[in-house]
Amino acid sequence: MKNVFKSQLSLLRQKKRLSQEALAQKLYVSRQSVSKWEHGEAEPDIDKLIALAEILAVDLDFLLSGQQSNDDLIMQVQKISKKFKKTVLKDINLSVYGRDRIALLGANGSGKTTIVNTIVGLVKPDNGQVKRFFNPSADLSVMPQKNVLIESLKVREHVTLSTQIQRQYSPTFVTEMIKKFNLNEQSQVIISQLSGGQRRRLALLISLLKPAKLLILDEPTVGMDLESIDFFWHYLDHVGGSVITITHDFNQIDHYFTRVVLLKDGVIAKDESVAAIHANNQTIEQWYRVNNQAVG
Ligand SMILES: Nc1ncnc2c1ncn2[C@@H]1O[C@H](COP(=O)(O)OP(=O)(O)OP(=O)(O)O)[C@@H](O)[C@H]1O
Repeated sequence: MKNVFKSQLSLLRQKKRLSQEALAQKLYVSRQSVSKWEHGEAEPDIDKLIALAEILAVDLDFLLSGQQSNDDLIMQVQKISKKFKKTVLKDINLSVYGRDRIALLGANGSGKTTIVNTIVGLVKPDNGQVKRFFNPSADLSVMPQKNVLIESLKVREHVTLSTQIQRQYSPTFVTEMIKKFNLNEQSQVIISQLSGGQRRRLALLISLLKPAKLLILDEPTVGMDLESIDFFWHYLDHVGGSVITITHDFNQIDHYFTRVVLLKDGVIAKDESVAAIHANNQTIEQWYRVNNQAVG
């Protein structure tokens, strides 16, 4: 347990933005104790473990092993295959649990968007099935790779329309969201006149209007400036539910994700917890470089 636990603790503590000192105070232990746990030099007793799981808002199993239990399963991709001109996906299995933050990785053309489109229902698999333990029309939000914005609307009109469709409409909410996503100055601008980064921010805003059990984002930060990228990852950290994100933004995966899934040659070559990778003293980028070359 020790190896994964120590990284899992450090990862979850940082995600909660707690210092070692602040966590120690909550547990009535010294900062040194927390430091020792995170370095694998000591382990907390069971009472402290239970308290830790509560403070970090995770199951004990997840805290100890980085693995989630089947009770928490929200979706299962079962033996999915898909062929276009050539086979893109071969017998893919993927289980998604509540609170999962999955980074879906793989080279260009490895099939990441195809998996996501299969989950969403935009691509029909040749074989296999997707089992969703939630209501897709209410609990699934998607930000696709390609913009699906209505070009002739103004920004505020589009947000208003989307909130009305999703039964979330109130003028104050629309104003707040536009402000939060830093689109105030563009509120009355026609969408066809927005920059690429502004469009991505608007698409993201729309995908985050309703609380979803599963949020799927396909390369969300492409074309965004640094400030918007920081804003995005920070915002994502506060979203409830599970998240699957296709991203090449390696600097951020270490901080914001709990799981990485590597797609290679049509199969899931690796599916690992970020904590387990950190326990091996690897960053996700190092792990990706090794595995994307070596496996297959
Ligand atoms: N509708 C389609 N018709 C024909 N071929 C397709 C279709 N959609 C995807 N493909 C092919 O399937 C393969 C995987 O595409 P996909 O978009 O899933 O990859 P990806 O991993 O998301 O790539 P990228 O990182 O470049 O976005 C590619 O060779 C692509 O050309």
